[in-house]
Amino acid sequence: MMHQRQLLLPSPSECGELDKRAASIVPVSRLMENAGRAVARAVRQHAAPCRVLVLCGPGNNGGDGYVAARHLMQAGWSVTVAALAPPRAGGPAAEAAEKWTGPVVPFSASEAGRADIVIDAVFGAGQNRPPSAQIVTVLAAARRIIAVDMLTGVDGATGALLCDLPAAEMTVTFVRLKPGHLLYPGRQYLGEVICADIGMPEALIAEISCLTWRNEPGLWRVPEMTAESHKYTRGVVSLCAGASMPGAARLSAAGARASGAGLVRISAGAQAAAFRLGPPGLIVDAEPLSELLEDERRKVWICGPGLTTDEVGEVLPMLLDAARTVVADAGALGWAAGKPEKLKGVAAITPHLGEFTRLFGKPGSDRLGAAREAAHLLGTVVVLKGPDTIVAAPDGRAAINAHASPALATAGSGDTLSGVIGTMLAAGMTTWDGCCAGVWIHGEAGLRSGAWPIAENFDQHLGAARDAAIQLGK
Ligand SMILES: NC(=O)C1=CN([C@@H]2O[C@H](COP(=O)(O)OP(=O)(O)OC[C@H]3O[C@@H](n4cnc5c(N)ncnc54)[C@H](OP(=O)(O)O)[C@@H]3O)[C@@H](O)[C@H]2O)[C@@H](O)CC1
Ligand SMILES: Nc1ncnc2c1ncn2[C@@H]1O[C@H](COP(=O)(O)OP(=O)(O)O)[C@@H](O)[C@H]1O
Ligand SMILES: [K+]
Repeated sequence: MMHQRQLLLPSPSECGELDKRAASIVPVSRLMENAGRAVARAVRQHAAPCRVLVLCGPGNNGGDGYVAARHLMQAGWSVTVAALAPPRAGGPAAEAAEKWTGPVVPFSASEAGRADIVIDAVFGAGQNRPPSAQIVTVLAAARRIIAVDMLTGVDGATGALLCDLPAAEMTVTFVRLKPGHLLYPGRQYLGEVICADIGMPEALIAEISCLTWRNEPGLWRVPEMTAESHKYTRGVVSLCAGASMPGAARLSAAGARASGAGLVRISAGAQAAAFRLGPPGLIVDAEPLSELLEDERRKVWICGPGLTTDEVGEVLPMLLDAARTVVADAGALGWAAGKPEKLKGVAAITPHLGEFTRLFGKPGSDRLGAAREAAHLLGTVVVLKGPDTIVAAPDGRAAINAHASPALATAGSGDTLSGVIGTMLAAGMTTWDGCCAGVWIHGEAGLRSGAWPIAENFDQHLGAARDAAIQLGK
């Protein structure tokens, strides 16, 4: 099992905090030596010997570059170094630069174009503004790029692009991945991302004030089936269905059932006869919602898939008055467009980027920060869906999910997810844990679904996906 601490995603500034604390225990020069050696090792494993140019910036990222250059040269590679600016005098990077005895060439596009591989050690965690046009031109001339820690021009905190960029084919980072390694658009410019151990004491990592994690089993635990399980301990999930879009509610109900709910009931009102033609294991209620809410065992409700905004207006306030645990999606998010405070009291909202924008305005280049702010504003868990789904809690915690497949990008997939999350909450997980687990299990089902699945295909993989989450979380 991955320990929560192994899943931490410190931001560049949190890494700075870590470096400062570490300095009194392990000299930065030793960490830098380990980092540069790890880069050289990764490059040697990745490519056959060739002409390498190392682009070194003035900070410690550049320092890692000088060390990597030395180790590659010692391994017999043809290496040159180009310095953007001299390293800060007296620092560990200056020490590393002094140990470089090989050729130094101008920091130019023609030198970059001559090399078979360019190692980008211009800026890493200290990157605080867009790179100059000169840097962009030099990087653009490279045929193949391997980035040290982070590709110059990608914001390590947000994954935002700070300039036009060529893509790297590999990025070697240290200690832990950073949010920018998982968040788009930056992620698609980083190639394969490798995280090297450089001897940073684990006890120090536990002390940093980081509230961002990679979403993997170990961050949460999914309840198992036991010999004494019965349908109510596995959990009851209820949904509200509407008149015009029955498919969405059915997909959500199917997702809830397939991911292990003990009982799934759909409140269909006047549409009950039509829903009764559906799968026999789905219980369809025709009674008024007020009557259904008298059953206290029906705690968890999914509201929104398949509902118009008018229909949401009829049912969501009743669910909240009855203090139910509500997962609000689709129509419920449209109902609150521009007035997100209408959703106060729901447990979780699951917007895609368009729905998020209609609720809170454009998130800008920092979606992680925007999701956190929205969660804080509403006091609900926000699941901002996409290829890098972000789960943010009102207390500042956030998880980034990289465990997914573009196969999930098919209509109705989000409805399935709302059902899976409903099941996790009905099984007794906290809202944050249940949303994170639901997103991972949905991602795992997508990964297992083969080529070009449709939303209905995910259901047959959700049970195995939940089992995988249980086993990997042990
Ligand atoms: N985490 C770890 O455990 C370890 C980390 N290590 C390595 O250290 C790296 C972080 O090093 P770092 O703090 O010196 O920052 P780095 O990225 O080299 O930037 C240097 C300076 O450049 C400047 N600057 C920034 N952007 C600019 C721009 N666009 N255009 C022009 N200038 C710009 C800015 O200075 P300013 O000009 O603002 O004063 C900034 O301070 C990290 O990525 C990893 O590789 C390992 O060595 C050891 C263990
Ligand atoms: N490129 C992608 N890679 C991984 N997951 C994706 C990708 N695109 C979409 N998804 C996932 O697919 C689901 C789509 O949900 P949503 O946008 O609500 O679609 P719908 O409303 O059609 O059901 C979300 O869980 C999202 O995270
Ligand atoms: K870099």
